[in-house]
Amino acid sequence: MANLYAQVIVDVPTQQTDHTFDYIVPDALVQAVVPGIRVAVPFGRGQRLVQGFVITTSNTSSFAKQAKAIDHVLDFAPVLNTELLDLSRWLAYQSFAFRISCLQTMLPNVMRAKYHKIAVAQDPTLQKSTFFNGQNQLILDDKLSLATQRQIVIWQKENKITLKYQVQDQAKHVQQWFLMRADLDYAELLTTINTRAKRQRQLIELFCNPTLKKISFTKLQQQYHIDRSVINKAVNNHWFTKKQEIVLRNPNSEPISKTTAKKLTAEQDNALQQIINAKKPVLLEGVTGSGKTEVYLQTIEHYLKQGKTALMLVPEISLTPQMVEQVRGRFGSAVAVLHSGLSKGERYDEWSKIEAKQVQVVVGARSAVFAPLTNLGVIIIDEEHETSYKQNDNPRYHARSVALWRGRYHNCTVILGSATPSLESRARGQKGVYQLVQLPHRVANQELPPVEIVDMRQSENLTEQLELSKPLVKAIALNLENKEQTILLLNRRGFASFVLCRQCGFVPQCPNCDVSLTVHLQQHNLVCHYCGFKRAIEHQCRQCKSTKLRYSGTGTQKIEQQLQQMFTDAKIIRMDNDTTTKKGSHQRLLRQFATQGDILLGTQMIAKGLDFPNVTLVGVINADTGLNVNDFRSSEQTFQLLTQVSGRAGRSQKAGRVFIQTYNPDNAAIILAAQQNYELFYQREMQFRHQAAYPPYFYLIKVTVSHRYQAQALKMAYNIIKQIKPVLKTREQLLGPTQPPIGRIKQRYYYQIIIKYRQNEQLFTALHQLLNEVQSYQKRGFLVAIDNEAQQLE
Ligand SMILES: Nc1ncnc2c1ncn2[C@@H]1O[C@H](COP(=O)(O)OP(=O)(O)OP(=O)(O)O)[C@@H](O)[C@H]1O
Ligand SMILES: [Zn+2]
Ligand SMILES: [Zn+2]
Repeated sequence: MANLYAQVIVDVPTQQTDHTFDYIVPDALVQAVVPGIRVAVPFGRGQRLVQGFVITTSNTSSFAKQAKAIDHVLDFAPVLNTELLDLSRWLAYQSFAFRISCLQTMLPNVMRAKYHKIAVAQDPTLQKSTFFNGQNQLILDDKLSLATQRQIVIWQKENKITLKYQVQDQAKHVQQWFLMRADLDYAELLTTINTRAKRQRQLIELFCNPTLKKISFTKLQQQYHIDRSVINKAVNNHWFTKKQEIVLRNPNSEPISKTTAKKLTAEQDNALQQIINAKKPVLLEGVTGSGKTEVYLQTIEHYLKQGKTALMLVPEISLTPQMVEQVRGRFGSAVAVLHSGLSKGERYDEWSKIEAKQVQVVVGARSAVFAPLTNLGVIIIDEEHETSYKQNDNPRYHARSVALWRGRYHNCTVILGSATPSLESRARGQKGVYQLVQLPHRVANQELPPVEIVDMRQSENLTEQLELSKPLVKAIALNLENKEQTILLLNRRGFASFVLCRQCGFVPQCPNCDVSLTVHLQQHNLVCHYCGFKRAIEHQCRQCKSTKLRYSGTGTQKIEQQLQQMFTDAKIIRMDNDTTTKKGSHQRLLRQFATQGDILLGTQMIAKGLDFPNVTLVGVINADTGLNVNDFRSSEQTFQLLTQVSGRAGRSQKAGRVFIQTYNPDNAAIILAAQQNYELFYQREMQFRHQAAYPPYFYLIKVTVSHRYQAQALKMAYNIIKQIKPVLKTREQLLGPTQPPIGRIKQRYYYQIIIKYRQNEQLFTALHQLLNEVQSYQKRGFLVAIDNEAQQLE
């Protein structure tokens, strides 16, 4: 038999990013070793076993003499297809990451963590084999002989077995207590129970229905308000037995009402036609409430009819349950949903459905861009301007760029959609790199809501509660009277509540980082959001011992209380990080608001995508906080936020209106957002970006260096500059080293260098060289990060 070699990327991120190592494939594994599987191979001086991905195989090797043999295979079928293997190379190059971390990122978490590989016998005769020994499934460990590994691959190719991965995932299997029916005549029992023991009678009455075999404690408590003491007593009386059982959790278990395609408006139809005929990526710029979602859905439908698949990205999905419901409502079980709210096991289940081609539509947040869909017809990125599409940790990829790469690979339609496109995308639309498709009107031609700017510097506008102005309070009152709903936004970007001593001005600081500690009133402590440092709230100043402390800043809780005092009968729903930690809480709160709420008060998470027909008033409590952030995108982000949230008002029959409270009523981003004039904002902001040489005129790379000693960090930063500067072309710039606004985090000092470039291969080569040296720097206590397409410079 001819020799077979495998080219393997090993899990040792010290080597050159694109460097594969050749390994000999043992004869027994010739069928098993194919591109896209993981293998265990000996590596380095100690020849310890490390994990690797097989990228290619070949019959010859220029390293034949040194090559070691693959020890065993970790997968019996590819976990990454050829497209994703290809993508990993581009991704490593583009985002200055090691190839291995790109490959790992594409796999669901389960496959990076501890899991069992399980073989399930599909063929009854196989069950009787010595291997399965009468069982129908078997856990495969890593110590299988080569012959066994070979046998498994053959069985799999013959469809005699299927393989699955399983985590010990507590979130997936929940243990629940059940009350079990006993061998009793419950009707008779009921006659013996005192009529005053209401709950006990209720419990027994339930079991008078002979079909009820068991019922969970949770259900008894939540649905029937029968508590533990009643249950325990019943068990002690031997009326029932109790038993613990494992319940499988299904993330999509909630019933979804089926929807059908709406008749498109002329504008929507025109957009749809342009999209499916487009020869390049489409930027769908549609004002808030213009019905972009319906256009997405019908585009998806169009491609499904051709037997193709669709991928739709939305910003962190738990924030837009409405969107998920719409997609599932339209395409039902053809949809897989991937988001961070799922447990590892649930995520793997969704991923397997995609892999097995059981679903044709995937909806998900950022990392869903790697979903292993084949035969893609369309990729959609909703709210394409969202900075959360950029991953800030290794590999620092931008999902939009990855989507565009996949679009080219599949030669499929890509839609970037937004009411407020990023300047980058809009500029490309202008230049014809993307096809610009616009929806300038709302669906039923409703007006965009008029926006009033409330100047908070004018005392006549203020109420006793300093946060809420008279015009806004009046409008809320009127809305309550009319039984219409209100959304209030508390902008928390760049905003923290801290303790201030009114005597000496002292503000408690984190001992490890250069930041003030944030007040968490509910937990009674001060917290550092950068390193997690915590201590109890003090009631005396550390510096001057004064007790005159002010807890500055405005929290959602405080405003909720103020509102409740003013409007005692109003049903207020608060949505912020505190009220949405539990799984499914977003959905629950939004549903509550939809059915019975008067006021939805929340942070950024309520600004986008919500579509409630009865919302006629939107109030922005503090428009300014984001403006104080020292970043070239701060205007853009303020404009986007205000436009998006204003767009929640008056989306249906009733007209809407908006109040924006601000201390900067002359700020252009605020004024133009109030006019909902994207076009003018775009032009002005482009001028600024041009003058200051920012994106989209230049690309940005941010290099960050840190060390425990400030002087060391600074010295390294200068070193890097010395390496990079010579490769820059005219007009390209290098800024720094500067200390970021928070110069010290977790006892490490940070410096950053900003590189503004246009098109420069040499720069990429130089930075990849730097990346390869990073490992040796790390040994000396340095951390170096290279961030391409950095979204924030702070
Ligand atoms: N063709 C149509 N006929 C009737 N109603 C429609 C049609 N298209 C969309 N709608 C309705 O119009 C409303 C607004 O649509 P949608 O939420 O998709 O807007 P959008 O463009 O995504 O806005 P935003 O950017 O503000 O999220 C929704 O309630 C939707 O059901
Ligand atoms: Zn800290
Ligand atoms: Zn003091």
